[in-house]
Amino acid sequence: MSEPLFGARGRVALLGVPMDLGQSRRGVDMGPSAVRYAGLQATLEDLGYAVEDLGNVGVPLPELTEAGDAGGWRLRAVGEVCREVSARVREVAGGGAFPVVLGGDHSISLGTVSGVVAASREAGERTGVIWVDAHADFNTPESSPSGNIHGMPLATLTGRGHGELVRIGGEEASLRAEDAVILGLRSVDREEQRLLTEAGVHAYTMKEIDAYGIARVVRQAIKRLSHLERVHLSFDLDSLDPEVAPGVGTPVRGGLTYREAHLLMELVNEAGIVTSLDVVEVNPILDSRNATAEVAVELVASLMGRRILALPE
Ligand SMILES: NC(=[NH2+])NCCC[C@H](N)C(=O)O
Ligand SMILES: [Mn+2]
Ligand SMILES: [Mn+2]
Repeated sequence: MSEPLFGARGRVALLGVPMDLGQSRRGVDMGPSAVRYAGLQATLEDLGYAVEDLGNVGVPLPELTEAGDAGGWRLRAVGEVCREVSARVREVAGGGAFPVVLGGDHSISLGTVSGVVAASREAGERTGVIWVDAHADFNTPESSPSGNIHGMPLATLTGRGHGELVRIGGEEASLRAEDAVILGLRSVDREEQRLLTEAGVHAYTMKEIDAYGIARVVRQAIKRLSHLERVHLSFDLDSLDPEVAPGVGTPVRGGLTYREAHLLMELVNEAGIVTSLDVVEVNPILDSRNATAEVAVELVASLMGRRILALPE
């Protein structure tokens, strides 16, 4: 077999969303730059994809806007940015390319997921989500102890949350709770836990991963979503152990090891189910020499088909 032609594996569109408005630690707006700098585009091209970088979606600066109306302003701004992200992602997915969206804090997924869902509905298909995260991000404004929107996107996508944000993708909620699985969970707020259980989102916590091994857990998660035509993978870098990925705003001890995270990505790739991706919460200010962005790029490579043994036959 000869080397794949350029783009033989398909088309990938990169979109950056330098948004830090969903939480209060500064620096996560630099995530898209850090991941690009770590070589994402070249890595994907090396795997045989035709990659187009669509640049960044514009995000207002908190310094220039916040005066007077702190909370309400942020909420509206997150809504506006996510509507724009949603429209861009819908176009990309509708055109048959694989969207890779770079955050930004996890509130950007309101845009990414609603966009891929809109495209899949146009095609008469249903989308599920694999949410890889230390957190459930299933708070509502009432349940959240912090008020931070990045702790709410998964709940919001299932129709629970701020009125301004639940309808980003249109009239209906983007997701059914049973079409989402969480992997790597180890930090859930009290009320959030109740909401999550009531909604019926299936969460695989670190306990299951420790007890049964990442491979078994990932295969089960994949099986749960196998009735769906499309699957979005939302990858929060804080799912990894902070020793592997220190550059995140809300680190939690006891996370995925480097190899567990890779095996997760490799198994998901083998299953061939994922049709879109976002990579969120990379915060270069908190990072150590861009290590977290570099790990992010390596993990994307595993998800997109990099093999340890890949000599042409
Ligand atoms: N995407 C994240 N890193 N989310 C962290 C959320 C932390 C906490 N549960 C909160 O709601 O404030
Ligand atoms: Mn998250
Ligand atoms: Mn998280």
